Amino acid sequence: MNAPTERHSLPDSVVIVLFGATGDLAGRMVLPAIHEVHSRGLMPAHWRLIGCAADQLDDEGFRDRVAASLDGSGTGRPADWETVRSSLRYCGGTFSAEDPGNLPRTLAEVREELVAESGGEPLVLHFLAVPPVAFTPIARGLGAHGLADGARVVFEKPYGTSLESFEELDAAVKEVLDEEQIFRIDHFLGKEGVQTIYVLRFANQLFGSEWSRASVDQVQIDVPEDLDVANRIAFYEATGAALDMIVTHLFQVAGQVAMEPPTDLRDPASVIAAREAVLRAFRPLNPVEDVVLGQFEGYRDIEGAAPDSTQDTFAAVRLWVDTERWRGVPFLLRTGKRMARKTQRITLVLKPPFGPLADKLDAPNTIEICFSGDGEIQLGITVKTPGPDLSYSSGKAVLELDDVPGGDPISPYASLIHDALIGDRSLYTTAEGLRAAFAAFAPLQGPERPDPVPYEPGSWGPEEARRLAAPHRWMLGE
Ligand SMILES: NC(=O)C1=CN([C@@H]2O[C@H](COP(=O)(O)OP(=O)(O)OC[C@H]3O[C@@H](n4cnc5c(N)ncnc54)[C@H](OP(=O)(O)O)[C@@H]3O)[C@@H](O)[C@H]2O)C=CC1
Ligand SMILES: O=C1O[C@H](COP(=O)(O)O)[C@@H](O)[C@H](O)[C@H]1O
Repeated sequence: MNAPTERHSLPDSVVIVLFGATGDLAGRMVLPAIHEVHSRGLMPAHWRLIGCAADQLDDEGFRDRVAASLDGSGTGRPADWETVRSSLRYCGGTFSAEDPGNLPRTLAEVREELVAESGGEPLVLHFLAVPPVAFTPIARGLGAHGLADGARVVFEKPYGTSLESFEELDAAVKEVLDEEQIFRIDHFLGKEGVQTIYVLRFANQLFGSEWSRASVDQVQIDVPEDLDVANRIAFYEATGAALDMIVTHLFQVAGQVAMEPPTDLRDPASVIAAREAVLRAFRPLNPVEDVVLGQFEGYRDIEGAAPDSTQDTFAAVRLWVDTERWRGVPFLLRTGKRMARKTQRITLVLKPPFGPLADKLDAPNTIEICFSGDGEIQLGITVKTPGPDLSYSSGKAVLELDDVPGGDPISPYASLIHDALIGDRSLYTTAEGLRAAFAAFAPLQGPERPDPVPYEPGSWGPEEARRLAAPHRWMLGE
């Protein structure tokens, strides 16, 4: 999240049109994030939110639902709830190119109110928290009814499920919107721990000087989850772990780790260019040598799963980044459901030292960035074991980001929504970047895709994945 700059500043007023306002994502993530942006004073002075979905609710019915979502999400309602409540409107029914329903009228009314309050035209931010099949019809509807002009549009993931479907979707969306109007969300890029990578690296010679193949043996980006998939089985049967997590989230995190220094961290174009350049350097995956897929035992017994399903619930891949900085350094990405624990961590495993202690140490030095929750930096170092003898102990030096003086961690969705409000796309994926990510992932969607290996629920996944991390091991566990 960048601070507003001259080029990126908060508008005086905004209308957020939330498509999919009655859905799970809207209730659990988007509405609480809008509350957070508002409560932190990061919203424009004058704002309204129009919820859209098929259900025929009136404004009061929608306001009650938002209250219930906020209560249920743990954030509670904002201190000025009665004012916020009156900023919420609802527009039920259909919306498409053929049938605009009530949205143009509702939006015109709200616009008029905001012009009267603030004296200027409001920004219109459409947020598409809807299934991907609705992206194109809604985009076409926005175009057909004149609701796209000057607007910004946030698209949820997945924005495409293959290189081909991505190209098809993007071409349809671009008939209506320019790239600068499109905000493709990947909430991993909004996490505090992921955003801190730049600063850790570029503000500290200690890290910046080590950030290359000269010092790094391998990079691990590890996102095990203990979650089940029973409540999302239809989505999971259609998607699987690799497509759900690797191509979208973990490739983008790898891009943040591997990019060359942007010329200006406050200039989104320069940050985006650096990330896109490194994504283009991702070598297409080799499914035979560099990928292990897994499926937890019992998955096929879940109601809704095919009895012979070959869907993956675990994926470990070895990615090669063909830049001079990272030549020969494997980027190991791992994720899965029903694994031993839930955490999210980047580990740079450093080469062993030269000199008298070469070959004498049990554990490599590590630079670790934990990006779950508020984020944490850990350094794996070796010291003399305190005592009379000369022996060595490995330990961790830890900095929790919420302990940083003046720090007040922001949630990923709130951070990204604020960026969309100020027009900063640095932490949003671009067409060029996603195209490169899908191209690198494509071999895993072809005939060489390996069959998933069974693994025990509560474990670290199939043992086969160990070979990818050799000569080291998966640092979180295996
Ligand atoms: N839930 C989550 O944790 C996450 C979800 N996402 C993404 O967010 C998006 C929404 O997911 P989620 O909220 O879980 O889904 P839900 O099924 O819970 O909600 C979908 C919402 O979209 C509306 N909707 C459904 N079909 C259409 C359509 N064809 N046209 C217009 N509106 C439609 C629904 O209302 P109605 O049908 O009544 O109009 C509902 O309000 C998806 O793209 C998903 O991949 C991403 C990350 C996490
Ligand atoms: O997008 C997704 O992300 C979640 C993990 O999100 P987080 O907020 O816990 O970091 C993942 O469980 C889900 O499968 C995926 O669709």
